[in-house]
Amino acid sequence: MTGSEGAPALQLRGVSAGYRGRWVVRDVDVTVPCGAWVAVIGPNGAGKSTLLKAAAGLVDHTGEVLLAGRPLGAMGRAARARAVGYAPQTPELPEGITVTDYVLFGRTPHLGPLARESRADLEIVADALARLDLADLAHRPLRTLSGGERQRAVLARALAQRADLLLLDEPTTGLDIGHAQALLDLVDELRRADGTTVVSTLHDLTLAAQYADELVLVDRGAVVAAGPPVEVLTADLLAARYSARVTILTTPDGTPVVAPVR
Ligand SMILES: Nc1ncnc2c1ncn2[C@@H]1O[C@H](COP(=O)(O)OP(=O)(O)OP(=O)(O)O)[C@@H](O)[C@H]1O
Repeated sequence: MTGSEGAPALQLRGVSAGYRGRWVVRDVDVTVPCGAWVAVIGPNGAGKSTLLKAAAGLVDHTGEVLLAGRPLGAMGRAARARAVGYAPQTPELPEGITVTDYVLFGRTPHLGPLARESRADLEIVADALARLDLADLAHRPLRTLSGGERQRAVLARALAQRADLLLLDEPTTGLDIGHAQALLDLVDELRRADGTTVVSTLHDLTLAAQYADELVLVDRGAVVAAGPPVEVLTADLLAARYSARVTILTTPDGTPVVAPVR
């Protein structure tokens, strides 16, 4: 079943979310158009990860979460997993499996009743591994990977899901600058080639400005600013929300660069 024609990829309407009845995100409205990249930024503990988990249906929440116009609550587990690929910030990595097996989990929502992967599933997994520069590690036990390699394996699993909406929680944590750029370039390529919609949290505000069309600044569980990077990344706003001393530089193409000031 497809979503409503022309509906945004993701809509949060009056969403409050949290843990054991304590809301840590309150009354949030966010609309993400199809094919857009929205970066959720904000200080530690602001509620960024919780917001992503609410969009994936992984935490208690009230309000409306719509995926391509369809209420998340009305979708079964498999339909949800086909619609949303979620890469957590600190994933639980199972013991005793190879990188390939782990990335194959991304195909689980697509498997038929016999739950056997097809040649097409294996090709999709091989493609995700190759794109993330993991082909040489395909048969290594997952637990033996370095931090950055694991991070890429987690993204490979989300990519193998081939969902229309990717929710990426701090996808560049632990990656060196080259691998961080390669990973974000790859996500951007997917977005352009397949029309995938991306919502990511990102602590690196300069990278967020370079890759996202729109930034959503969350502080203490509420959206306090949203818009194009040039509008959100102002020294005053960052001082107020992060208690940070920064100056905003601009690259020749007009993208803001957030530079800390001692
Ligand atoms: N599983 C949980 N149980 C209870 N409280 C939680 C849980 N996960 C997060 N919290 C609390 O919810 C609040 C928001 O956390 P969240 O992880 O969403 O913030 P964040 O903006 O992603 O932070 P960071 O930038 O540090 O990753 C914090 O106060 C945190 O302690």
